[in-house]
Amino acid sequence: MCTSPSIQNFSRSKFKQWSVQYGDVFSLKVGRGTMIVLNSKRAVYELVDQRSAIYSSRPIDKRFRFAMRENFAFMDPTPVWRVQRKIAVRYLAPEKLDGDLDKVSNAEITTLLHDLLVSPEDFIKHVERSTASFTAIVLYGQRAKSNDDFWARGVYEAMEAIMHAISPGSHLPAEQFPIFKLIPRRWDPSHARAQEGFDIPTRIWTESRRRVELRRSQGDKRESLLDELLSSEKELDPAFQGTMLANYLGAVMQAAAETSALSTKTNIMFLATHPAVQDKAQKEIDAVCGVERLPCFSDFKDMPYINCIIKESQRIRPVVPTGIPHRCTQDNWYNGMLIPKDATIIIPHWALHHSKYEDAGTYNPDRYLNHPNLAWDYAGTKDFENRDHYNYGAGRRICAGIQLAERTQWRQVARILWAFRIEHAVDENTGEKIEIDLDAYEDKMVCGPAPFKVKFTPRSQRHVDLIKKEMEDVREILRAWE
Ligand code: HEM
Repeated sequence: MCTSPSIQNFSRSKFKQWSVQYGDVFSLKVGRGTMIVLNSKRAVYELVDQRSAIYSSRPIDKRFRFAMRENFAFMDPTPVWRVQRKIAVRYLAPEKLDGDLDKVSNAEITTLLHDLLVSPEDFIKHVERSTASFTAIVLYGQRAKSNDDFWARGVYEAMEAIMHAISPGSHLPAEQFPIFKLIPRRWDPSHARAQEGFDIPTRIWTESRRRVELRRSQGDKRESLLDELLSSEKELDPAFQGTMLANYLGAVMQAAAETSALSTKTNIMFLATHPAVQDKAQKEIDAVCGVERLPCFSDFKDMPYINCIIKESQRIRPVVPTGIPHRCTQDNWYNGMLIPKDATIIIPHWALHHSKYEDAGTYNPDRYLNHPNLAWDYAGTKDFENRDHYNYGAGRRICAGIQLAERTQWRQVARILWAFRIEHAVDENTGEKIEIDLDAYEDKMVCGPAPFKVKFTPRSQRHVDLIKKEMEDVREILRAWE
């Protein structure tokens, strides 16, 4: 047990360092609060998975809760949370995603490839547009034609306001050190940030709902989650009163779009710096698709290496490095250790992914050759030592969009690799290659690589021609969502 570290120190690698010093499961006293860190596959399984009835609440942090009060990802497991989560999980189930939505997702990724042909230097914007647009189709029945489009921009604006309000260091730990509560509001800018963390997303998601209602009032009803909820008058349910329906959809949109885009950026960054991995993946893709067609998710079993690439990027650079904290709601014992009621439970994704491998810092997708399934199949099973990674959390709060997230990343990586070689960008003036710093990551709760440059080179003219032809073919599919 170690006591009183600074709250600022809870970075990804600190948890690994402390676990070497204090053991895989250790507690931190932060003022009068207790934080339990579970840097152990067994402990995550035995506590968060198996005792999920008491390990599924979120920490009591008034500022955090104030900003996130209508976001079900941060609610305690109340009846409202249960209703909202159930609807999301049902709507994002594999049957739906592999049915009609499959061709829409492919169409958005074909658009991504086309954008990469036209302006490869803007690849980050293209990835962001593509993921936001597909998520907006699923949730709102609306797509983003460009980066400036409301349906692409909104989610990133909302996320920025939220990250400002809740990321480590954004507010004083008043729950742990009550003395901070005495600081007048006007001297503590975190109050205003928390207010904006609620107001800005609420404004964006209320406007989203207004736009969908306007479309529907003109007789254009579509297949989307919001369309379905509006048709079934879910609004009358206590889970959706006032601004809650708008913020519910917004919460899913926020959880979905940026996380998926950040993952793809990490994949691009590691692929650019590991040409041998591209060689291996492209050999596999070429054997299945040749230059006759683009990869589809139905190729999943025939292209196992793409899945390995995705798992390895999630292991080496998890999108939520310190996890989204849980809270346990009863005193309970674990291996002789009292875990007190209301302790914050940390599943330290980055530390878990970097503690158990001798070569944890080496990017090596081959380590997943014996993990041929999607992440969901390894989560929560008795065979916890064989779990692939913790990128999506654990227990009852495990990512509600895990099936969609896995499919989007698979399609994006498979199709990008089918089409392009990704290489270091070259400095126009010096002719030297521009180095990529694989450790330059943002310091936020949900984070991705700092801006970096790469070069996308189409693999052949036949690849270019097929992308252009497919783009023509999918325009009609996409127009239905504009
Ligand atoms: C690579 C992409 C993604 C990553 C890394 C990711 C990661 C996570 C993590 C770590 C959590 C918290 C789990 C916990 O508390 O233990 C979470 C929760 C959640 N995610 Fe994801 N996610 C991704 C994509 C998505 C997508 C595409 C959607 C929806 C379409 C989504 C919807 C949600 C929701 C609604 C929650 C809250 C669940 C709850 O609190 O009950 N996520 N995600």
